[in-house]
Amino acid sequence: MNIALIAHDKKKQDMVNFTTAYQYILKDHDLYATGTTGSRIREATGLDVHLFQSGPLGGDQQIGAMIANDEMDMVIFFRDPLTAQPHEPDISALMRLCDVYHIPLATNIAASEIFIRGLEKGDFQWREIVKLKKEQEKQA
Ligand SMILES: O=C(CO)COP(=O)(O)O
Repeated sequence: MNIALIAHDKKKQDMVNFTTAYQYILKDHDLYATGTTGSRIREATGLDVHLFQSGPLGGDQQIGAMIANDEMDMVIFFRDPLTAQPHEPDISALMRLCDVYHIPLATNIAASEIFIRGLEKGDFQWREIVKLKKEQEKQA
């Protein structure tokens, strides 16, 4: 599964703690992150994370592009609801695309805990079926 990991500045330590705690699950997946979040995760856990641009420089949009291509299976986004972000439109666009493409999106640590446990149990296998079906449709 392709998983996006994103955290606003005040939530980055939470993301480091989260990915450290669950690296035994995350290591079996392909991880993508906005620049600064991804660097922090790499540094703390040694996980292999593909880094996009930093969020304010287009990272949210790059993840959005993967969603639009149906290449992202889950988005874990620790948002900071108490701080204004200069790239708020990009953040809204990313969340909107998750809704357009029915991509599981967790926007806080409490929901993310449930996602990650579901991931461990195979609750998101349906994404593989969706992708396989799309692939078959393309070839037909
Ligand atoms: O701003 C972000 C998401 O909207 C996160 O970007 P960084 O991981 O580069 O800080």
